[in-house]
Amino acid sequence: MEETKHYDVFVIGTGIAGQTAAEVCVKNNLKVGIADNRAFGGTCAIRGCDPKKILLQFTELIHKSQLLIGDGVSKLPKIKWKEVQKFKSSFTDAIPLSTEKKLSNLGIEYYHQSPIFQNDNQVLVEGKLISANTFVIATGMIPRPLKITGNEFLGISDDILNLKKLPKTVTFIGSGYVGMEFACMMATMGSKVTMIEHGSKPLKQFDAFLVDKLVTHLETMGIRFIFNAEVTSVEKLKKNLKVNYLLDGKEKSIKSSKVFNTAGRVPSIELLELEKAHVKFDKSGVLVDDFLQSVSNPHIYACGDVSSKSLPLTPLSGLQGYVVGNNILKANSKKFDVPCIPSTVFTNPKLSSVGYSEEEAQKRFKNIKIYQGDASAWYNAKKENNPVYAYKILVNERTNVIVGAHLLSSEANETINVFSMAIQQKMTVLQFKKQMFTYPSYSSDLKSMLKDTD
Ligand SMILES: Cc1cc2nc3c(=O)[nH]c(=O)nc-3n(C[C@H](O)[C@H](O)[C@H](O)COP(=O)(O)OP(=O)(O)OC[C@H]3O[C@@H](n4cnc5c(N)ncnc54)[C@H](O)[C@@H]3O)c2cc1C
Ligand SMILES: NC(=O)c1ccc[n+]([C@@H]2O[C@H](COP(=O)([O-])OP(=O)(O)OC[C@H]3O[C@@H](n4cnc5c(N)ncnc54)[C@H](O)[C@@H]3O)[C@@H](O)[C@H]2O)c1
Repeated sequence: MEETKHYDVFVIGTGIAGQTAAEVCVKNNLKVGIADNRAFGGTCAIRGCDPKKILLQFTELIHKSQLLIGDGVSKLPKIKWKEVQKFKSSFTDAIPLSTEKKLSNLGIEYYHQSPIFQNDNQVLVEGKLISANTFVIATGMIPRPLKITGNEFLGISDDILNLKKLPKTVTFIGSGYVGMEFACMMATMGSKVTMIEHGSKPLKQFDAFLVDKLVTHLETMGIRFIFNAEVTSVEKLKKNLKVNYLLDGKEKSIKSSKVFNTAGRVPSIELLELEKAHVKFDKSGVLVDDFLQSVSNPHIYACGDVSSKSLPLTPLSGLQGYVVGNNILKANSKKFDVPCIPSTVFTNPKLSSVGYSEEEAQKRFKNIKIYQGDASAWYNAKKENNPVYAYKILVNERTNVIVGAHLLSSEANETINVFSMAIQQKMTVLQFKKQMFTYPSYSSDLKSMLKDTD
C-alpha cells in the first residue's frame, strides 16, 4: 500500500504559472504541494525568454557594429561563444536550487516526478498516493514532435540555447517566434541559415506589411527562406544532415550541419493521464472556462501555456496563475479577461505588436484609420545606419481611439509598451500627442507616426 498524503492544493509545474498559483495559495494558509518532472523554474527562466535574451544581446552588439562599419567602427567585436555560454549558465544554473529554496521557505512541499492521475482527485507521484481538494495543471508546452523519418536527428530550442559552438550551416523547420529569433541570431554570428516553412510566410500572427520588410532584410543578411514546403524526412550523412522536402510537387533537399525543429509547441499533458480524472483537453490544452477551471472536473484548474485560454507568453502565464490562485481561495471570484498584451519577436530589427491587427480592427469597427509608413529615413534609423524602420497604427475613426500598434525597429520591444498603455487607457490620438517623451528617443517618434499625411 502506497503512503498517502493530502493537500488543499497540489500544483503540477514550477514555471511562472504554477509558482504564482502556489504562492497565492500558501500565503493564504492553504497546504500546498508542487511537482515538476524537470529542473525547477520553468521554461522562461531556464529554457526560454531569459537565457535567449542573454545570448541575443551579444548578437545585437555584432549587428549594431556591422551597421556602423566604416562610420567609426573599424572591426567587429570578437564574441567568444564559450564565454557567452558560461555567462548565460551563471544565470540558468542557479534557478533550480533557488526555486526549490523559495518554495521550501514558503512551506510548499515538492516532488520531482510527473504525477499520474488515478481518479478525479488523486495522483500518484514518487510512489505516494496524493489527494487534494484542488489540482492546478501548469505544465506548459513542449516542442511538437514532427512525424517524419529522422525526427530523432532534429534539435529543439533547448539544444540551440546550449550550443557549444555555432554551426557553419543550419536549417530551421518552421518560421514562428522561436525559428525567426534563433535564425536571426545565428545568421548574425556568421552561420549560413535556411528556413523551411510550410506556410506562405513566417510569423502569421504579425502584420504582413512589417513581416515582409523583416523578411526582405533577413534575406539581405543571407537567410534563405523556403515557403510552402513540406518536409518529408531527415537523413544522417557522414558529416551533415540532409532535409528532404517537397516544393511545388518536386522532391528537393538541403544539407546542413544542424537541423532544428521550430515548428511550434504543444501542451505538455501526455504523461498526466488526464482521462482518468475526466479532464477534457484538445490541441489547445486543458479545456477551461472563464475562471480557468476545467470544464469537466471542478477539482481542477489549468493556467499558463497549458490552458486552452492562454497565449503562450510569460506575462499572460503569470497572470493566469494569479487568477487561478484567487479563484481557489475565493470560489471563482475572478474571471480571466484577456488583457491587452504586447508581444515582440526578438529579431534584428524587432517586430512588436499590441491590440488589434488590421484584419481584426476592420471586422470590429465600422471605419478604421491606418497610419502606416516607412521610417527608415527618420533620424533614429539613420544615426544607426539601420535600413529598416516601419510602423502601422490603427485608430477607430469614429472615436479617434488608438486600437492597435505594430512596430518594426531596433527598439520596438520597448516602444510598444507606450502604445500598450495608450490602448489600455483608451487614449485618443489627440491625448496621445499631448504626452511628452524624452528626446532623442524612439519614443519621441511615436507621435510623428500619428501625423496626417494629407
Ligand atoms: C525558446 C523560447 C523563447 C521564449 N521567449 C519568450 C519571450 O521572449 N517572451 C515571452 O513572453 N515568452 C517567451 N516564451 C514563452 C514563455 O517561455 C512561456 O509562455 C512561459 O514560460 C510559460 O509559462 P508556464 O508556467 O505556463 O509554463 P512553463 O514555464 O513551461 O512551466 C511548465 C513546467 O511544468 C513542467 N512539466 C511539464 N510537464 C510536466 C509533467 N507531466 N509533470 C510535471 N511537470 C511537468 C515543466 O518541466 C515546466 O517546469 C519563449 C518560449 C521558448 C520555448
Ligand atoms: N518572443 C516571444 O515572446 C516568444 C519567443 C518564442 C516563443 N514564444 C511563444 O511560444 C510559442 C511557440 O513558438 P514557436 O515558434 O515554437 O511556434 P509558432 O507557432 O510561433 O511557429 C511555428 C511555425 O512553424 C510552422 N510549421 C508548423 N509545422 C511545420 C512543418 N511541418 N514544416 C514547416 N513549418 C511548419 C508554422 O507555420 C509556424 O510558422 C509562440 O506562439 C509564442 O507565444 C514567444
